[in-house]
Amino acid sequence: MSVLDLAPVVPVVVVEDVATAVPMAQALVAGGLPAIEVTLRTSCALEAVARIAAEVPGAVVGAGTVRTPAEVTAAVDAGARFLVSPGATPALLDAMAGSGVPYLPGAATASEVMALAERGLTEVKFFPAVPAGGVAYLKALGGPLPEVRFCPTGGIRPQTAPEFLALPNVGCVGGTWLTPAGALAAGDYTRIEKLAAEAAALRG
Ligand SMILES: O=C(O)C(=O)C[C@H](O)[C@H](O)COP(=O)(O)O
Repeated sequence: MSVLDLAPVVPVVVVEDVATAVPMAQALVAGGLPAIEVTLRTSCALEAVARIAAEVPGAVVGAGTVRTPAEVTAAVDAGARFLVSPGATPALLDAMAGSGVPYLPGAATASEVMALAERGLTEVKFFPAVPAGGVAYLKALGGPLPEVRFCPTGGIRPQTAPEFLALPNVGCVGGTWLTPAGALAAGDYTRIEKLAAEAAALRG
C-alpha cells in the first residue's frame, strides 16, 4: 500500500530529544496516524528512526529532509520504511530508486512534476505547498497531470488540511502541527494523541 493511503495526515516531526521519539510515535499511532516522517534535521534523527522502527510496531516510520544519496543509505540502514525529500536531483532520485523502499520526491512546478513522471514517479510531495500556491495551484496541476498524486506539505494546518484533502490528486497531507515543540518538551503525549485523532478524522 502507498504511503499516501495510510492516513489522511503524515506527521512531520523534528526530534530534538531522542527520548521523546518512542512515546511520541506511540501517541501518533494511538491517535490513528501510523505513517510518521522523522526529518533528518537534528543530530538524533537517525537514532529516533531506529528506535521507532524497533519499538513501535504499529508505526510506519520514514525519513524526511532526505537530500543526498548518503542520507538515503543512512535512513534505510536506520530502519526507515519510506523516504521523503523537499526536492529532487538526478543523483538523489537514483539513490532513492535503488533504496528498496517507497519514496516521495519533492516538486513544486509542472516541469518538476513532469520530470518525475518521466521516470515513472506518480506520487510526489508538493513542497512548499502553501507558499507555492496552495489548493488552487494543486488543482490547476491536476488538469494536465491527472495521473500524479500528491502529498502537499508546508504551511498546512488543521483548518486548511480538508481543502487539500478534498482534491482528487491529493492522497494525504504532511504537517508539523501534530507534535508541537512545547508538547514534546513537556512530555504531553496526551495532547499529541488528541491532535493525531483529530487529524485522523479529517477524512472519514
Ligand atoms: O523537512 C523537510 O523535508 C520539509 O519538507 C519541511 C517540512 O515539510 C515542513 O517543515 C513542514 O512544516 P509545516 O509547514 O510546519 O507543516
